[in-house]
Amino acid sequence: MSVGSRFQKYQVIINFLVFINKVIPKKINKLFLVLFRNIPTPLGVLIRYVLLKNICLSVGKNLVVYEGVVFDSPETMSFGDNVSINPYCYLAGEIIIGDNVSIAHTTAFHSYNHTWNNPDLTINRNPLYSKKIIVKNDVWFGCNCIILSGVKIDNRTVVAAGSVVNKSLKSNSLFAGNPARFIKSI
Ligand SMILES: CC(=O)SCCNC(=O)CCNC(=O)[C@H](O)C(C)(C)COP(=O)(O)OP(=O)(O)OC[C@H]1O[C@@H](n2cnc3c(N)ncnc32)[C@H](O)[C@@H]1OP(=O)(O)O
Repeated sequence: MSVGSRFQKYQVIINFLVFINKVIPKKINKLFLVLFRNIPTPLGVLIRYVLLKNICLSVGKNLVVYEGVVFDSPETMSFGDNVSINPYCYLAGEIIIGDNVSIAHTTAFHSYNHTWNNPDLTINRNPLYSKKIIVKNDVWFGCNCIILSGVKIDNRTVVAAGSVVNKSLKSNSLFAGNPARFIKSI
């Protein structure tokens, strides 16, 4: 049985755990998310689901987060239904993900960039800024992709393994490469 279908079977219990967990402040839940990051098995998936439900802007049904996934600022993220995030992905900043999105291993989303406008400061002392990443519905990211700030990825898109996405991607298409280029309609 897949983790997603087990989720459906135990939905009532899961909702109860989410409800109980609401008494714990967001900050503590964020700390727990780090502590429970590397727990494998469906138990780890369940713990991370309950924590993220109470940290993120919104989380739909069946968010499956495998071990080793790093969330930097999860309180600025939102996930739809049936989203899976495979091991060792990295998500940072303002990220809005729709329904039925599959993110394969070691893919990274970065909504932050450094500025370098103040020449009296080193680049790492110049402020960061964030531009929201938006992923619509029915999108598959192959492993080891990098998604950069401000891009919007439209419905039913495939992003091939190892792609670097620096511009928005249109729907019903396969994109691949660095930078990700249109390959074909799907
Ligand atoms: C949760 C999970 O998802 S776990 C599974 C994780 N799996 C992966 O990450 C694998 C991801 N798979 C890929 O990237 C595959 O290459 C796919 C699915 C995109 C291939 O799709 P296909 O429709 O078979 O495309 P096909 O292999 O015919 O390639 C079409 C063109 O795109 C290019 N292309 C395909 N994949 C890539 C890639 N990753 N990077 C660069 N170019 C690529 C091909 O070289 C080809 O170019 P050409 O026409 O100039 O020869």
